[in-house]
Amino acid sequence: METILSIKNLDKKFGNIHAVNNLSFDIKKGNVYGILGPNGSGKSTTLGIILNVVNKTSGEFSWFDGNLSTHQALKKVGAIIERPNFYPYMTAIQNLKLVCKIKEIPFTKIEEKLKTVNLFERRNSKFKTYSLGMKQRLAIASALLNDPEILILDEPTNGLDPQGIHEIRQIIKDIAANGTTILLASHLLDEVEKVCTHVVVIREGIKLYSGSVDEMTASHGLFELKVASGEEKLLELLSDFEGIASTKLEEDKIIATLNKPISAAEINNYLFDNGVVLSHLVKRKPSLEQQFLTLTNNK
Ligand SMILES: Nc1ncnc2c1ncn2[C@@H]1O[C@H](COP(=O)(O)OP(=O)(O)OP(=O)(O)O)[C@@H](O)[C@H]1O
Repeated sequence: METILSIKNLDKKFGNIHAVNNLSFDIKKGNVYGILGPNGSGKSTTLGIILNVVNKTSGEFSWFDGNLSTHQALKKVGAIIERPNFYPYMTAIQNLKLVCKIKEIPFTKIEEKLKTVNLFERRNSKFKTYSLGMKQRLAIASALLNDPEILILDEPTNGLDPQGIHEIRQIIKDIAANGTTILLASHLLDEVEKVCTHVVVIREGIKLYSGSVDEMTASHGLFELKVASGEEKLLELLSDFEGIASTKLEEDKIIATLNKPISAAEINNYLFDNGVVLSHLVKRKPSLEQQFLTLTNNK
């Protein structure tokens, strides 16, 4: 699979703040990557470095297998790393024409890109009349004008209402479905889980995990169990069962975390044979949030 971007041992220090600490990961064509980390973990700094607006302290990054200079490579990149800023008294079309002139690209793509972000109906409205979500969508249309190989977004849904968030996430998925590689930074676990195929988890500039979102969430999972009575016996039986790593009481349910695959039927039979009749049994995959917390707590 073609490599769009390769980052190796990237480091950035601002005085004594180690914003990016020996970070390495690759971006392959066609995937949707999330850089996930809490505020101040170095996401924006990393994006700034690869977009040549922040100087690295050390390490390497190379675009498109190093076949192009960074200047040339960035012509194939669409990025939104700041709040969208357009001329308020100009319409969407007028603003995008201006972007085309500056980037020396023909006007022919404007209509298609406005349709991609569901703004075609509002193409003749002035920018100042747009909602925040519409402004963000116009910024995405603008970043797509040159048909980039990769679209880079920093916190794409920040400040939007739930409807606006939903629209932006859907548009990102549509753009990815058309073959554009995407890299987005987010501090929102559910955003990455909903939108991305791959994730790089960072904290304090250090990579804690990189891989597919599916793999991260597909550890062996957990069971939720309830009994009408005899909770203590249930806990005791669970802790004796090989493959159950831990048990805890969460509200009125017992949560049993697995360290090997166990089916619901297997656990149900075992408990029944030992005199415990469950009133509730559900097998769950851990959410990315649980995985993320496990990862960050371990380090
Ligand atoms: N220009 C700068 N000068 C000094 N310190 C900076 C500068 N830019 C970022 N930092 C520091 O580097 C660290 C990483 O910041 P960065 O903005 O990359 O994190 P982030 O993960 O994008 O967080 P957020 O989501 O809050 O923007 C933080 O401690 C921040 O204060």
